[in-house]
Amino acid sequence: MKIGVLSRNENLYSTRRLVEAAEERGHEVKVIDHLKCNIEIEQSGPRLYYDGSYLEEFDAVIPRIGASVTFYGTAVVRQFEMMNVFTVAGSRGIIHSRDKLRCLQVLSKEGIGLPKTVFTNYSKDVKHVVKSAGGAPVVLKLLEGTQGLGVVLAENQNAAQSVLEAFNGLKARVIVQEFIHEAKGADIRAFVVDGQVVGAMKRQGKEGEFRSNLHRGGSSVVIELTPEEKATAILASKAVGLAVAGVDMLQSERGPLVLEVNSSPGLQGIEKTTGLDIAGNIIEYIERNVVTK
Ligand SMILES: Nc1ncnc2c1ncn2[C@@H]1O[C@H](COP(=O)(O)OP(=O)(O)OP(=O)(O)O)[C@@H](O)[C@H]1O
Ligand SMILES: [Mg+2]
Ligand SMILES: [Mg+2]
Repeated sequence: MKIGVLSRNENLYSTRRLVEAAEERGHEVKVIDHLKCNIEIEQSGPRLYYDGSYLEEFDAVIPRIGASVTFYGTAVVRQFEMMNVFTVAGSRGIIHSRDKLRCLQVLSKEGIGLPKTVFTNYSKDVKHVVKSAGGAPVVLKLLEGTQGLGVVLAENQNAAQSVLEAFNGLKARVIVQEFIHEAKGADIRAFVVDGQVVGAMKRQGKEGEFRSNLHRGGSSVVIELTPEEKATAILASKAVGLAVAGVDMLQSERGPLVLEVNSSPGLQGIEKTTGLDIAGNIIEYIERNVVTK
């Protein structure tokens, strides 16, 4: 099979592992920098021009699209879709996952557990917004933040008001969310491939930090998920339309609550924590779905 990994940097752990896992299974792999692809559209069919020639005869692509290049990255993924190339993450799924508000809207329609979340365009009524989100403390989040940046805990009404005003002044869009204190600064990352949880870890924020992101100094351990947690992660990935996804959940008194579904989940944290070959699972998912000519 001929597989393309859409990645801006072939030295990244996730990119290297996907290339390695594909080669181990006898496939031809090429790392393609999606930002260097030209999209060509005409009556005779869609094409992609890259590095001096046209991309041809790819059976599948694995998009690893960074949050800062969602627009161009998903346009390239869509072009591959138009060229009938199998993609591990569809352009629609990536777009759904990128914006926390859109993602939570899609999840709530399926009745999936979530921290109560409020979004407003009318920021003068902070009192009501905070009350609707369960009262202070509340969590404020930039819609397109990652790695825990742009996620703030407002301990009281006044703090919530000043943070909202600051974000609004910067024309940044934020959601206001119920703070789940029982999570105790930890969350669960469930890695879903093809309707199954293939690996899971619990991440704990460093001392005095409510955000558990590894990039913010958190640490991770392997965790055995409950059947309810597994079912929630699988349902969330389906709702968003992603066969491969990193689903982040909080453990709460009312069961697992989904925070977000990531479409290009990092492999380093999950593989190093669990010792599992997650990259191999992704390649095998492609093998099950692509009939080579
Ligand atoms: N409502 C909440 N209640 C308690 N803790 C929360 C809440 N929302 C987020 N957190 C904590 O903050 C962390 C970062 O939040 P979130 O995952 O929404 O942001 P992110 O920046 O998109 O992270 P990622 O890099 O995983 O995409 C979570 O992993 C969790 O530990
Ligand atoms: Mg995220
Ligand atoms: Mg997260």
